[in-house]
Amino acid sequence: VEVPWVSIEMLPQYVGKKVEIRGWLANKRSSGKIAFLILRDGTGFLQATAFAGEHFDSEEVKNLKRIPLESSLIVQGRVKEEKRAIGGYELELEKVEIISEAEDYPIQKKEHSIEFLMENRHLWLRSRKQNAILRVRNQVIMAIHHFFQERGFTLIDPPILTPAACEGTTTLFALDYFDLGKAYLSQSGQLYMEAACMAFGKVYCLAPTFRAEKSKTRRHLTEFWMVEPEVAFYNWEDNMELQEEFVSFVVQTVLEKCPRELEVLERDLKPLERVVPPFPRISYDEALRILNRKGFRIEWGNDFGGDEETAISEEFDRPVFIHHYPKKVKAFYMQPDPENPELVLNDDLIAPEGYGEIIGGSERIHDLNLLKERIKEHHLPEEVFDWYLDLRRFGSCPHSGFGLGVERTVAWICGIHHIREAIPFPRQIYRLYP
Ligand SMILES: NC(=O)C[C@H]([NH3+])C(=O)NS(=O)(=O)OC[C@H]1O[C@@H](n2cnc3c(N)ncnc32)[C@H](O)[C@@H]1O
Ligand SMILES: [Mg+2]
Repeated sequence: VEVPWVSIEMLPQYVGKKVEIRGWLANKRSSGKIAFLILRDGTGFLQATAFAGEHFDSEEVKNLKRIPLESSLIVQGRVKEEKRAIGGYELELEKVEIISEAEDYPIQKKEHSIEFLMENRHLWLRSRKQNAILRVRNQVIMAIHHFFQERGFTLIDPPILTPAACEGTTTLFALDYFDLGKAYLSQSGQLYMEAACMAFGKVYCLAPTFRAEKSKTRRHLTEFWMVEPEVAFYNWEDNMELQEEFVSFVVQTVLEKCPRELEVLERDLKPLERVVPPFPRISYDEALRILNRKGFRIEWGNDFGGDEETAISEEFDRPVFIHHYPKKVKAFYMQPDPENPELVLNDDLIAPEGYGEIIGGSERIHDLNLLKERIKEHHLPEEVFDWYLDLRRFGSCPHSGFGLGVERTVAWICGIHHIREAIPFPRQIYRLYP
């Protein structure tokens, strides 16, 4: 009789039945005559036991204990519930086939230095916690697509090789581009989403973006993923409503789909359960008042750093919008406040628990001459923005959008300290390997 090859996460459906598992030896222990093998197959971890008797003699059980960690195996056995075992199930082994015996696996001890683990990121991915984080990332990305597809947004893929800056010229990665001079790795797909929203109404992209960040902080990567929706005829308030609905959907979806992963991460779920609309909204000026009351001394017109964002977020029990920043600390494309042109109609969304800014968004300048003026003020080369100015020559309209950083969002939802664990192969100022 064919023994079904099943995944570890599907075992609850096979209690009492004989199944085949294909995976790797993640850990092992023995007590007396019993070999306890901890298997993993990418979907979960499983305790498999072998003892001398019907299926193995005592020499074979001894040999099972000698299998090197991370050897690849195909095993068969009968599934039983075992509350004390990892994952709550156990496989009573009947057959073990070694596919490839591993060399001495480098990640053995419980505590390795982060530098060592990052050098071995291609192997560290296999560990239980890293598996849990990236399975949460998977669900975040699926939730992003589900949310926007359900609401009639069209996925438009932006170019990665671009002719100009979007978010300032100090964090550009430049490369030589044939006879055309310099190309820049995309800092943001936004400008292309603005073109697309004039063609499709409401669009989004989910793509890698690049910032030559010299700062080595727990919130910055040099390559990160961003989801960037853009909606024609939306103003800055419509934009914030879309953001709070979107972020709430993503968080609630992860709570529903990833209970096991969040348990592995020992995540306190209460702060995430409070992530439902509406989110509090404060202006930059109100944020300054909070900071001054908490002992920070920040001059009006300065931007907020991580410490300030954390201090502000501690006043609220869910993500908080800060809107109407001073024009001088924000990007060239942001629509000025009609009541006070020193301010712009933007928002940053600050996540709770010290995770800081996860979204930057704004209403965009839709007037051709004003945008030309801003491009000049920011000393940007007008000729490479001519296509972008065309969007104001042909059927311009108020439009708004935002960018959510995937890694910062995953780090916040998982409750992990550094975003380098929220992306499979992190890139930072001193890391380009593996
Ligand atoms: N379509 C738009 O309106 C997006 C806009 N052009 C933009 O790029 N805004 S942002 O620079 O605040 O970046 C947006 C988010 O992108 C994330 N971000 C921004 N920079 C980083 C770095 N270096 N590492 C990781 N994550 C980063 C962070 O969550 C920010 O809130
Ligand atoms: Mg920002």
